[in-house]
Order: sequence, then structure tokens, then C-alpha cells
Amino acid sequence: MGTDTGHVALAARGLGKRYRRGWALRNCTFELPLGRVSALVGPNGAGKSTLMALSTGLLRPSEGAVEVLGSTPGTGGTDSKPAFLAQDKPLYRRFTVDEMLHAGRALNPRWDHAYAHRLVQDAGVNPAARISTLSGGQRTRVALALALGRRPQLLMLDEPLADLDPLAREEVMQAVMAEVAETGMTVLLSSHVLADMEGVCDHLILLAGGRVHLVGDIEDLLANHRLLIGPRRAEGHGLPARAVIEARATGRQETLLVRDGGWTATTGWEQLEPTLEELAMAYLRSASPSRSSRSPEVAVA
Ligand SMILES: Nc1ncnc2c1ncn2[C@@H]1O[C@H](COP(=O)(O)OP(=O)(O)OP(=O)(O)O)[C@@H](O)[C@H]1O
Repeated sequence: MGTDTGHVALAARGLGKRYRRGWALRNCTFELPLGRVSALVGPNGAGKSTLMALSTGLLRPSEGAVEVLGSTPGTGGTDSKPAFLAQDKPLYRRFTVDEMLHAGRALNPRWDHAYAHRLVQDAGVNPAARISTLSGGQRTRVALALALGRRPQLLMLDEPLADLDPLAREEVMQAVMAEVAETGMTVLLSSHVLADMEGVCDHLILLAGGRVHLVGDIEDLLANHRLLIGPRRAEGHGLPARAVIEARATGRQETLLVRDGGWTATTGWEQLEPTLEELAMAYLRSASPSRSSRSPEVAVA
């Protein structure tokens, strides 16, 4: 790879994108190391698709820069381009599956035809079927075979599970993970459903309101936070404000999410390592303008 940061699949530096109505993404700085399966999570309008489009060269940054596999996206500087599966899974509806795979072969110099065929067959999709006759789940599997047939080093999937039933969601994730196990490719997977990503992803990028609020390896992120649970105190919790991501009171009990060892000198609190869901939800709630004016920006690991 022609990059001076050879272990990095994707690096954003002060990345921003402004549309006419305002900023869709701002001050976005993070690295996605090679070999990670990363969940790009955030609510509707967080900027996930914008970040994906900037990373694939479909959009140009308004400020800052993004580098993917050592090159600026869209400059044709690398022959190991990332594969991108867009939210609307563009496929030619009148083509058969077989014709779609042949189009994949014609368009991609690094195409592995036998492999793409195997993926379609493993999905139980008839190669002679027209795209227009396939279910949503089958279309996703064909689109995935087209993306993976290029044997990419980095696969980016924008909401790949959005229109699928639970069984199809599980099958698509299993197909992606089988490929990860076989090739060690890096994956960036966007979703607003964190539950779909748990147990599959080992890296998290949490976006809200066009900003990165949390980024890092999930194991490190969990180890760097604690939930403190204790009786609600009239005098307040007394912890430094910068360490407390969120404080929630229910009845007489208070629950704090605390970061970076901010819990070490505390007494009288039960301490728990948060689940990924608890961690992400606390950051999302604290980032929501209706909940708090404070917007923590943290990069861990
Ligand atoms: N082409 C565009 N022109 C103007 N504004 C846009 C355009 N695309 C996105 N936006 C705005 O940029 C912000 C981020 O949108 P984006 O689609 O990146 O979010 P998202 O996290 O992918 O959302 P979703 O989960 O709903 O797909 C939103 O406020 C959206 O309205």
C-alpha cells in the first residue's frame, strides 16, 4: 500500500462537508485501522451517508481531507479500491443475476468470477433469475457478491440491512463475516441499529449531528468507561464535569457514565463496565440538543 500510515484503512483529518443548508459533517478526525470491522452508527441525518460518499469519492470535502487505502478517494490512485455497497443497491433490474456478474467482470480488472458465482449460489439465488424478481434480501446478496467479487481490501456498506427481515439480516452479516475470516478485509458498516452490529464489529465510529462523538476499538472503549450507580445526592455527584458523559436520575437512584478513569477516587457507587448499547446510548443522548448543551468529542484508542 502506498501510504505512510500503512496500518490505516481510512483516515479523516478535519473532514467536513457543507451543503447549501449547512454542515452535514464537521471536524471529523479519526483513523480506521486495517483489518477492523467497524460500525458507523448514528441517528437519521447524523452524516453517515455523507461520510461514506466522501470516502468513496462520490463527494468532495468542503474542508479537511480523507485518505482511503493511502489515496485520496476518486483520484484513481490505487488499484485496490474499496468496494462500496450504497443504500439503494444499484442493480440493473432487467438483467439476470448472471448478466449482472458478467457486467461486474467487464468493469473490474481484479474480478474473481468463480468467487462471485459461489457467493450467489451460497445465497440460494438462481443465476438465471431476473433482478426484478428477487426479494430485498436476495438483491442484497447479489449486490454483496458484486462488491466482494472485486476482492476488495476495504468494503463499505451503507445501511445494508435496512430493508431486510431478521433472518436475511443475519444471513447477510454471516456472509460478510465469512469473507472477513477468509481474507482479513476491513469493513465499514453503517447503521442506525446498534444491535445489528453487536458481536460482529470490533470498532465503533459514533456520529451525531455531523460530528464524531466516540471512536475506537470497542474493547478499549468499554474498558475506558464505567457506569456508576448510587443514591441520588442533594449535593450532586461531585465528579469532574469533563469525566461525566451523562448523569441520569431515576427516583432516588442516579446513574453516571464516566470516562477515562474518572471513577477511580469515588466511593459509595456500584461500578459496572457498560454494555456497548449503554455506552452508545449515553453518548447519543448527551449529544442530543434537547438533552444537553454539552457535546463531548472523544477519541479513545
Ligand atoms: N444532497 C444533499 N443536499 C443537501 N443536504 C443533504 C444532502 N445529503 C444529505 N444532506 C443533509 O446532510 C445531513 C446528513 O445526512 P446523511 O444522509 O449523511 O445522514 P445519515 O446519517 O446517512 O442519515 P440516514 O440514517 O437518515 O440515512 C442531513 O441533515 C441531511 O439532510
